[in-house]
This record gives sequence, C-alpha cells and structure tokens, in this order.
Amino acid sequence: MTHGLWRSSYTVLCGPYASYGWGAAVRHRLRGVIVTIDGVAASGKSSVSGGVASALGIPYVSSGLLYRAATLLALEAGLDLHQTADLEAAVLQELARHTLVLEPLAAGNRVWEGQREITERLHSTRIDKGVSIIAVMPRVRAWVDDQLRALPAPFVAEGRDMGTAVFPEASAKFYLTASPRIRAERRAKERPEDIPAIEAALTRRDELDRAQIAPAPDALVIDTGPLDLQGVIDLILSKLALSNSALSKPTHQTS
Ligand SMILES: Nc1ncnc2c1ncn2[C@@H]1O[C@H](COP(=O)(O)OP(=O)(O)O)[C@@H](O)[C@H]1O
Ligand SMILES: Nc1ccn([C@H]2C[C@H](O)[C@@H](COP(=O)(O)OP(=O)(O)O)O2)c(=O)n1
Repeated sequence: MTHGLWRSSYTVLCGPYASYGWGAAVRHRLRGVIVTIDGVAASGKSSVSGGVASALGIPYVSSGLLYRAATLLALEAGLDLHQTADLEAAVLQELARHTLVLEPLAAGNRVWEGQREITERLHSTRIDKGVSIIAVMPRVRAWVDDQLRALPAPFVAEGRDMGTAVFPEASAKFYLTASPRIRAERRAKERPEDIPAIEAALTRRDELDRAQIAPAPDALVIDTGPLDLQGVIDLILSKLALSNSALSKPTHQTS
C-alpha cells in the first residue's frame, strides 16, 4: 500500500518547485534524496515538512506518529504507563500483535492499525502525555527506525533524531525551534487546554525528550518564532536551492 501511494505522490506533485529554478533534471536528481527536519514539540515540523515536501513534489514522513501509535496501542491494551513492570516488553508485544503502517502522503501522513485508520486518535492530550515515556525505550526506537529506513527515498523526514540517529547521511538537515510560549500559542488552536497549561506540558515533554532533541552538528537551526509558516517553508526551499549540490547527492543510492 505504502509503495504505490508513495510513487504516485512523487509523480504527481512535482509542479511548484519549478519556481525555485529546478527543472526536470533536478527533479530526476531528487531520486534517493532525504531532507531531515527535526525540532522540539510544536515547533512546526510537520506543517513545514508538508510544505517543503509538496513544493519538492515528494512525500514527507512524520516519525512522531509511529511513537504516538505505539502509545495508543499501549493505552488501548490497558497498560499503565507508570506502573507496568517491564513496560517496554509489554509495548513490544503489542507492536508484534498489531500491524501498524505509516502512510507517508505528501498532503499529510496517515497511520493504520490493520484496516483501522487511527490517525485522528494520535493527537490528543492523553497521547501527548504518554508518548515521551514510550519514545525513550531503546527497543521501541529500534522498531520505529526500522520502519523508517525501509521507506523508499526521496522524502522529507521529520522528528527529533532524523538527522542524527536515523538518517545521518541525509542530503540536507534543518532543525526548528521557537520559545515554549510561542509554541503553546500555536498549539492552543489544536488542543482544548489554555496556553499556560499547554506551555507547561510542552516544557515537560522537552525535558523528557531531551536525549533525542539535540540538533545534528550539520543542521541549519531555524528560530521559527519571528516567521510565519510560509516564511519557514520558503527559507528552507531557498537554502535547498542554494545548496543544489546537496540535492544532487542521494542519501540512498537508487537504481
Ligand atoms: N512559523 C509558524 N508560524 C505560525 N504558526 C505555525 C508556524 N509553524 C507551525 N505553525 C502552527 O503551529 C502548530 C504546530 O505545528 P506542527 O507542524 O504541528 O508542529 P510539530 O510537528 O513540530 O508538532 C500548527 O497549528 C501549525 O499550523
Ligand atoms: N523521531 C522522533 C519523533 C518523535 N519522538 C517523540 C518525542 C515526542 O514527544 C513524541 C511525539 O512526537 P511528535 O513529533 O508527533 O510530537 P510534537 O508534534 O512534536 O508534539 O515522539 C521521538 O522521540 N523521536
């Protein structure tokens, strides 16, 4: 399923980036390319990745959705994330019992558990609260990394450790930041809580995620605070256009 949709989005959505001066020859060169966009919670990673990926005519991959899906499975299995003895083994058992598939469409990622689409359930306050506990587990991280590395490039990969641990050879790397207050103001449009409560939760999650959130040394760090969404997308596209040579260097060799 993933393969077919992937190929069709790559073929169909290749128009707008011509305005950055990249014609068919460059488009061809995007084969095998991986661009990474990491950053802290609610810094704009998925919105920016979607915009950049659409402009390039390639899909984006939202790695956090797999951690969120693993968290949902754990909660649905009735696991107490604070009390369960050997929680990691119990989560891995749930991952083995269910088939989770990330569908990395350019227009937005979807997640399936068997035939059931679970995407809508992954962005709740309940999942926000539990996901860092699950994401810190080494064997869960290895499971997610295996899913991601099996995906066919080209794509834009977003998360925390895309440019460091998962795709260290990526063609180009970016890292998004913004102050907790600005991020909370943005997320308040998507969650029922008020801004101070969201800000406190984001700061707590930054702390719990700290092992994964260091930028790659070769990433361009962008403070998105003063920029609107399109401003961040345009900045990244302009940097990619300038470093056209980076995009001619596939992360993965393609035949
Ligand atoms: N530069 C920006 N300016 C204003 N709003 C933004 C900006 N970047 C993202 N947003 C908004 O902030 C919210 C969180 O963005 P999202 O892409 O979900 O972040 P992340 O994937 O890092 O959690 C969304 O509502 C998004 O539209
Ligand atoms: N590559 C990744 C992606 C996400 N995570 C963890 C860290 C986050 O708390 C959760 C959810 O990530 P996601 O990007 O979906 O969440 P935010 O939009 O940043 O709030 O997963 C991770 O450890 N490594």
